[in-house]
Amino acid sequence: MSAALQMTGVHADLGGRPVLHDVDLRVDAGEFVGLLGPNGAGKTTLMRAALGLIPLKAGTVTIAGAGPGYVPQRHEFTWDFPATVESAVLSGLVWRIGLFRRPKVAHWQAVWHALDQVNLTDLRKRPVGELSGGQRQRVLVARALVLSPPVLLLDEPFTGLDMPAQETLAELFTTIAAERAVVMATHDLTAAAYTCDRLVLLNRTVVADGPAADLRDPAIWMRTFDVGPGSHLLKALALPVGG
Ligand SMILES: Nc1ncnc2c1ncn2[C@@H]1O[C@H](COP(=O)(O)OP(=O)(O)OP(=O)(O)O)[C@@H](O)[C@H]1O
Repeated sequence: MSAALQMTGVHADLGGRPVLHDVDLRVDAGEFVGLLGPNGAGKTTLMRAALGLIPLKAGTVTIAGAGPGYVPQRHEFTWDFPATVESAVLSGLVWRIGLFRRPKVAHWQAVWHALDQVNLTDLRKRPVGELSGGQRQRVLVARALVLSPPVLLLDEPFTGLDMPAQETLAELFTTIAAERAVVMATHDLTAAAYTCDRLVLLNRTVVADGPAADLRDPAIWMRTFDVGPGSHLLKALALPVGG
């Protein structure tokens, strides 16, 4: 089976400084992968490299089908405009429709299907500015799903959301990952350990990659997060401390 996303030997610099170093990552359809690492580890840069938004210094990125869907961090999106939920989702199709062309019935059908997948059909006529944080996150997911991408990239989707909203989203991502590849960058280590099929620990390069149950060695977490054996992080993950 060919991979939904394959990165091989990827090196990337930003502002003349190396950020990604020899990154290898393969994600198949049906996999929900958590991308974990400290601030500045290169998680967003890895996603931007996968999207073809930054030049690679070396290596290759291969994506199946029409390319990835991307859910940026919520604060990167403008929410104070009067657009409705359905027109915000339609904006995910702009490059396909053309900026000044009228959307066709098929485009609206794709929008409604995406809204149905994220359970926002009832709110489709509401202005996005009136939504809660969790509902806004689902609008962004629908906007990324509207092109039916084989790969969905999620950049810190849980930030600022309460537990019930996080759990609703985590369930949604698990459902989406049943037939697509989903890669989620997150600082929520426990949520990732519970919900993802596989964790990729990143600090400029891939330090470890596997199901949470196989990543029990505290050394790989200490290396990834630059912390010592007394760190709360190890206790929170219930890893053997002080070893
Ligand atoms: N446009 C840029 N020019 C120069 N350096 C940049 C640029 N964008 C990011 N960087 C640097 O690249 C490194 C990786 O950043 P990136 O945003 O990918 O990390 P991250 O793992 O997503 O971090 P966070 O968890 O804080 O979101 C950081 O050291 C950052 O300062």
